[in-house]
Amino acid sequence: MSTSHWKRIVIKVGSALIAPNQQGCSSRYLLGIAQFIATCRAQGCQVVLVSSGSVAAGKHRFQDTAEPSVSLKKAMAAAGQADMMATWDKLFDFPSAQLLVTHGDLRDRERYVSIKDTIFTLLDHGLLPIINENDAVTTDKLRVGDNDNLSAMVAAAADADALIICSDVKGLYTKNPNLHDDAKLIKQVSDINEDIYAMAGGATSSVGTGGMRTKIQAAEKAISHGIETMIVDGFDADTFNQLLKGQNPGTLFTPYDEPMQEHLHWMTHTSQVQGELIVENDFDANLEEHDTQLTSDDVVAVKGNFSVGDTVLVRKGDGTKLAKAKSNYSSCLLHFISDQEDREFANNAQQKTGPLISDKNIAILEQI
Ligand SMILES: Nc1ncnc2c1ncn2[C@@H]1O[C@H](COP(=O)(O)OP(=O)(O)O)[C@@H](O)[C@H]1O
Ligand SMILES: N[C@@H](CCC(=O)OP(=O)(O)O)C(=O)O
Repeated sequence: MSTSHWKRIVIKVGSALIAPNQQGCSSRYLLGIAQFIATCRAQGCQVVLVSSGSVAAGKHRFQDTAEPSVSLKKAMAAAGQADMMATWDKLFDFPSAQLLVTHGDLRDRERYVSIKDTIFTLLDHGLLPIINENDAVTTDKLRVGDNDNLSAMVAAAADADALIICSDVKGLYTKNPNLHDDAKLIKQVSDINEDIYAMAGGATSSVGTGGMRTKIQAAEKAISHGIETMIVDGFDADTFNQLLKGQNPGTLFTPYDEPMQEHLHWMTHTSQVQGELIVENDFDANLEEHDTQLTSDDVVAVKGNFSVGDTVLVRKGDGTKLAKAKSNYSSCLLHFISDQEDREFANNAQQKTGPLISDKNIAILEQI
């Protein structure tokens, strides 16, 4: 790894760094990160910042926050977001811009492309995009839920070379270092497998969301897009000196040699399944090559309510997942076609609408 080779990076900053004592924002730990961002920019590297901390920053404005309800958390986010932005803004001598998104935005291809466009336009004009989830408006159905996964989706959208996740620990340990004295830091991970997930626990601080588990999920998303990913200690100012020297101060996740294409990556990691097309257990066509041949006759059941253009999961009756794909049919139309006793009518209807799923919008899943 070498910072001088990066053209574009995403830096994610966790809540504990923004509001370390939960009495509003503090620039104590942000100064080193801000200097690192300024140095990267001076070296010609574009930077996107994904900043957590709106909830932690807004907490002190409310009473009875020990176990906040969802409504209270949303209100805290609304109260803390402006404070968090203002704290960052004071540390930069270049302009920044706020972008608040939800999973509802990212999984809709049109809005995703629009978000990409805004990020690139801001970068081209020398502004620093500062991105957070729009917590104040999200619901369970709409939220990403943690900024680790959000930062990986942003890194893919920004076509970044690296994703640096700044947390309150040095990196991934063999077990949670806050609970186990004998935990050992893992310097490099080249294969994210079940053993790696087994090491990663949840958050133990009162402000963090997701802990190490969501950071591993984020790393998996990012490296499959060819994005070098690091988890580093944002509390330690030396972290950023080491990064600038090309050293690895935490845990480095090495990217895939052959990254997924952008569209396929979005389909696999960002789009959300709205329904299912269930095929026979002995269905053995290669959907990638023969996707145009998937007809309503292959489909034994349609689950969920979806519209034309929504993402559907194609799976076998025994549960084997075959592909995520964009549906060219609504669930209503598919039910209507399969209910027709007159097969000629059904075939004509299908011939007019074309294949069930589109060959340009399909992600083949490992058979799980
Ligand atoms: N194997 C592990 N290695 C390191 N940290 C771990 C591990 N398992 C769980 N954790 C927890 O993950 C926390 C970091 O995640 P989180 O609290 O969500 O921070 P952030 O706000 O930076 O996202 C650590 O403070 C630690 O308590
Ligand atoms: N969007 C939330 C942060 C969610 C989150 O993932 O927090 P963290 O684990 O501290 O990165 C906020 O701004 O408070």
